[in-house]
Amino acid sequence: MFILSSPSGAGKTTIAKKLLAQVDGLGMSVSVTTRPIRPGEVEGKDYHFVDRDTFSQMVENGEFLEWAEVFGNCYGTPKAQIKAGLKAGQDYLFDIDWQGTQQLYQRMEVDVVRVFLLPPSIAELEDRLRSRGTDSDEVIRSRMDRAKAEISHWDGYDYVVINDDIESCYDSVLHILEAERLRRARQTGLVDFTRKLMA
Ligand SMILES: Nc1nc2c(ncn2[C@@H]2O[C@H](COP(=O)(O)OP(=O)(O)O)[C@@H](O)[C@H]2O)c(=O)[nH]1
Ligand SMILES: Nc1ncnc2c1ncn2[C@@H]1O[C@H](COP(=O)(O)OP(=O)(O)O)[C@@H](O)[C@H]1O
Repeated sequence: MFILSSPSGAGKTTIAKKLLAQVDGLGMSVSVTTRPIRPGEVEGKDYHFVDRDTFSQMVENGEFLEWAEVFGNCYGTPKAQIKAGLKAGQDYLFDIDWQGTQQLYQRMEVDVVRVFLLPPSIAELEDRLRSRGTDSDEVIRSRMDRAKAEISHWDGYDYVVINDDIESCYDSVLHILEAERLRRARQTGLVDFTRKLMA
């Protein structure tokens, strides 16, 4: 469970899309949200877009592995798909906030890797939010107001990567994923493999 978090605009989605395009055996955890769809987003790919009543019903039915209210909208990780995929040996990429990260870590610590992306500066963060062109001035202002509060949770993560140049940021995140996959406890089949070597 490879988690990417950052203040809005710091580059999570960009890095996530590059990882999904280039890394084998990595699926995206597609969240459910009450946030309105943005230009260019696709239902079922970027998010499952639902209304608040549906979201509340899903919470009541215990359908989320974690959920949180972020920037006045609700976001949640559907449980069923993730549990089944993990059981089948699939790795998952999560783009979730610090609240969701805490919930997943408390529940599934050994399977969780937490990566926090930081912008090179607050000014650059705002420039990127504006250049993305997906949010109104009012939404950008409200997200910038919360950026410092989001950033304050950086010390709850295993890795911190400053997203200055996108290619070097991507390389760093990819190397973290590759190294975490090679941790002895995460590799399956080593006992048989080493037993054969030592036979
Ligand atoms: N806890 C939690 N946070 C989520 C989930 N999906 C997205 N988020 C977070 O909600 C925040 C807003 O996401 P979004 O509206 O896509 O804006 P963005 O950060 O500008 O891409 C970001 O911090 C996301 O990481 C989820 O399923 N659970
Ligand atoms: N290192 C970077 N340099 C310049 N622009 C970037 C960089 N990383 C991301 N961006 C741009 O900044 C905007 C926000 O990135 P995005 O991935 O949507 O952030 P998040 O998902 O964290 O909100 C996008 O337009 C993206 O193309």
